[in-house]
Amino acid sequence: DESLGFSSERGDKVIPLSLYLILGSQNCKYAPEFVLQEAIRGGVTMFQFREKGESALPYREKRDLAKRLQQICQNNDIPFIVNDDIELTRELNADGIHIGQDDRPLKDVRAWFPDKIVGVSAHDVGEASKAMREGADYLGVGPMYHTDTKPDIELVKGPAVIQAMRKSGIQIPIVGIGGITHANAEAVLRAGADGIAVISAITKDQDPYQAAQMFCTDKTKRLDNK
Ligand SMILES: Nc1nc(C(F)(F)F)ncc1COP(=O)(O)OP(=O)(O)O
Ligand SMILES: [Mg+2]
Repeated sequence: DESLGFSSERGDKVIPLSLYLILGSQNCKYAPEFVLQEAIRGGVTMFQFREKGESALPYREKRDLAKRLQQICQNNDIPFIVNDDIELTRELNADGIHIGQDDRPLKDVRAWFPDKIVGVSAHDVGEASKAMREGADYLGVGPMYHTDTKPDIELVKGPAVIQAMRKSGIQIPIVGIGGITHANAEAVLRAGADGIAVISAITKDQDPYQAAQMFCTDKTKRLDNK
């Protein structure tokens, strides 16, 4: 969405994937608004609203929470992405949507949202190249490590799957996801990811500002001695 400056001069979108926070009310130790605000202050560059699972809020509360979180993102010029939910994406005019292999097909989603950021989950090279061919703006690749956040996770792949994707010519932005912590984030970036997506490492921390900040300082430290 040009008005928010995500399009580079070449006209394609600039997608700030380096520290991508994902959360819903069910992931948070404190109020989601507080966690998001603090995590942005700590260096989060992109946000996905993911309200999912048996304790997920009913639609009206989900929408109202999404609006409050979207406002925080807009105040900080951070892209606001919705997980799965086509209707919510449209109702809020979100900056983008993230879909998995079992959600609506990318072709349909792209037809509905030609100018929004559309992210796709990919677990292997085949899924990644199909999504790239069909016009995904970025790939969420994982699970990198074991996670308790998503009960229906696929087999843990490790960062090597990102290396394989890069080797096979996947050029579009990739963010690693799944059990990423301060201790194991480096391997994901070294494998060729443009950023890391986190839920619990920030939402379950007693200091979300500190938790976000540690990912950023770690990263810059690593880039210095790369
Ligand atoms: N939500 C996600 N966000 C990302 C992102 F790239 F944004 F980091 N990557 C992967 C997923 C997982 O997406 P999906 O496989 O549909 O499962 P769920 O809908 O339960 O999240
Ligand atoms: Mg999904």
